[in-house]
Amino acid sequence: MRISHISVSDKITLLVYGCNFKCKYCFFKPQDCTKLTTKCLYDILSKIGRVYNLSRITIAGGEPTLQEDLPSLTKLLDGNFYSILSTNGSYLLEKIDKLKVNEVHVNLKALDDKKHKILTSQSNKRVLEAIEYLGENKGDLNFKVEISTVLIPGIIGVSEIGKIAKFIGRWDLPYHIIAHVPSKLNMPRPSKGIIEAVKNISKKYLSNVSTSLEYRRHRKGKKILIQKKV
Ligand SMILES: C[S@@+](CC[C@H](N)C(=O)[O-])C[C@H]1O[C@@H](n2cnc3c(N)ncnc32)[C@H](O)[C@@H]1O
Ligand code: SF4
Repeated sequence: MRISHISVSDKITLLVYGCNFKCKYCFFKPQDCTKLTTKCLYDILSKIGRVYNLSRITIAGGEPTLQEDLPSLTKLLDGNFYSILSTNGSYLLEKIDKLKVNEVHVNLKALDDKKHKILTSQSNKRVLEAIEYLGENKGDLNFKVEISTVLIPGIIGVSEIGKIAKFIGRWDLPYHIIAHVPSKLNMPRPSKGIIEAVKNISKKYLSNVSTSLEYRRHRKGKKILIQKKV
């Protein structure tokens, strides 16, 4: 597997190297790419888990579903860690039957494909297909699902998030609204008032809506760089 680094906070976050999107606002800053076998990576994660007394792991990046050996890593983690896959959704359907995770979080950047292309350089067609699959098979999945969107007032604001909530409202999937953290894109953090307004609009269509005000899904942690190359 191609790894950028590992971060430790209230959980372990594995940040894989490489992504097929080029999101204009992305705060991920990749380190050098290190290639590890899944067994070697699992041993490193287990050791970190023991040292920091942590058993939750988020697999993010970068885009984890681009890694061919993601399913075999999730099999090793299964039963030993509570694992969450954080994905842009574009290659999720190719891997979904082979994954052994506890939760899948799909981040939908925009419902409007023009906006999506401007923001990410790619169409959202495959992302929407993946969400549709998760919705249609909601009762039969052996992992929890969450859809999320980054709120960037003026770009992805009340109107776009309302449309996303209506779309995922067809299946009443849990929805998390992420407040934009200024990084590459020179746009401010949304105010508490805007976050609450967007939450209230989403609640018209969905029974389970949360925001970064209650919990930050991707928080900064202690960075651990991996030296070993195979
Ligand atoms: C860095 S991405 C990695 C996983 C996957 N590629 C994805 O997009 O979901 C993890 C999460 O961070 C979010 N994110 C990226 N840049 C952000 C920013 N500047 N502010 C807030 N959230 C951001 C993404 O939208 C995504 O939900
Ligand atoms: S898909 Fe995820 S990792 Fe890739 S550029 Fe977008 S936010 Fe960053």
